[in-house]
Amino acid sequence: MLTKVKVIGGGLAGCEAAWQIANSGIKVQLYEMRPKKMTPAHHTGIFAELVCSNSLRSNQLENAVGLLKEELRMLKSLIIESADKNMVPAGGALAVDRDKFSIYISDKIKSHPNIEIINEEVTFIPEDEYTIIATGPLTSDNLSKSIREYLGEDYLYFYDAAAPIVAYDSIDMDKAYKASRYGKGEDDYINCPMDKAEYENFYKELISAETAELKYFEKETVFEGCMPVEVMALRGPMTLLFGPLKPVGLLDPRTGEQPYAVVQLRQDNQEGTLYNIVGFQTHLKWPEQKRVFSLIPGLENAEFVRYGVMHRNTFINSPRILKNTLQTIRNPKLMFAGQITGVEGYVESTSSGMVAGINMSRIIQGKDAIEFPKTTAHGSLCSYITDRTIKSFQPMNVNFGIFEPLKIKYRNKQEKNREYSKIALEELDDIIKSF
Ligand SMILES: Cc1cc2nc3c(=O)[nH]c(=O)nc-3n(C[C@H](O)[C@H](O)[C@H](O)COP(=O)(O)OP(=O)(O)OC[C@H]3O[C@@H](n4cnc5c(N)ncnc54)[C@H](O)[C@@H]3O)c2cc1C
Repeated sequence: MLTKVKVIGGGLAGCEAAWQIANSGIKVQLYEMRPKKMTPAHHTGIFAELVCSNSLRSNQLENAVGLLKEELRMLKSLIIESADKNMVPAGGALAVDRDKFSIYISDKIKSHPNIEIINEEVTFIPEDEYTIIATGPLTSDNLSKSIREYLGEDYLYFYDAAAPIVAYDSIDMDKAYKASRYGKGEDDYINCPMDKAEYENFYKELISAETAELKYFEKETVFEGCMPVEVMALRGPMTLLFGPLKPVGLLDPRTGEQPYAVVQLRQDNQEGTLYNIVGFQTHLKWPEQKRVFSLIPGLENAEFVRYGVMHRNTFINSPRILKNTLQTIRNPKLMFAGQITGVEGYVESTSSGMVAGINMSRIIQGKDAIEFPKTTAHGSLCSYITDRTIKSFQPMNVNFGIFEPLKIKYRNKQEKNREYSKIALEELDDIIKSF
């Protein structure tokens, strides 16, 4: 009988995986539950819907996420092909017309002769079949339960949060100053100093501000590392001064003194036009975020490019469950890909779909699955995570340790980064030639 692969989830990872497998001549059944059953974040029944921003972030080789895109292009990614065809102007970033982007992918998937689309929710793991689970951070409850039972205690879930992002040129740099704590490294952070009265006023407004109504999927315990700033504040007036507003080691160059409290902002894009407010993941209503965070000296007229959000993030304990081929240790026919493995981001999810798709095709053709050790998707992906996110986002830890990071730096090391990128792309070229 002809071997078929089941790919569960028609998001970025699932579509990429299905495309790779189908192009190698193998039949794929792609299961997608939308629009019959929606997730709390998706709005359409279209494949590869972008649930939030329309930016796939930097398109430049000087940083890991740009390198990752180039790697995906070399591997003929459907997702990146669509992004390239449907791009909108966004400086050095690859931003897309979100509808055209998803429709292009849907059309390609639907018209592929080797892909059969099955529009239903999968509620259990098909153990004896070649299967890729790519159901994302909002995997349906039924399937989550089945995965948890299959994997036992290794399967976890928690809640994730994102801090607001403001435009750099809207920050009042007459009040804010650049510095790193204790002068370590370069002056990477923008610091907004507060005196005691300013802090007390901010604190009072923060703890009494209106929060957004919790959706049903957000009502359970908040993961400690992603605690909303307003929840942390409720622990007591001093708590923030030992947390996100800690002033130690951040002398104000204008006074030579340590402020009473300091809010830090970290560069959020390579161009340096966006900064996120460090540790300010929040569940406040958006107008309240603008009102309360504009009390921070230097942010009085800040333009909020993105407000803080909180959403569920379902993931598996990848280092204990997966090999770096993305096969499960327990069952080599079963793979996971996408954000459910603990990676986060459109491009990162796509890249793991790519790895899973290539490896699934190889296994079925009787070849060895490829360990993508240093280069390609997970090499640069992992370094990207390590450099930028691992410190602030605990979820990223789950993948750290599986894949050897390429030593690429996210910021301010452009020359060195170009060298690493060159090496990575050459190594990938060798891998592709050996396919
Ligand atoms: C609210 C929110 C906002 C985000 N914002 C951004 C952002 O701005 N930028 C960014 O880079 N990343 C963002 N992310 C992360 C981004 O969603 C992921 O990185 C990426 O979409 C994950 O791709 P994926 O293929 O793993 O999952 P998804 O794209 O979520 O795809 C999973 C698919 O599986 C389907 N599915 C789920 N369960 C089942 C089932 N049992 N049976 C059949 N189908 C099922 C879902 O309907 C969905 O279509 C955000 C995530 C969330 C939740």
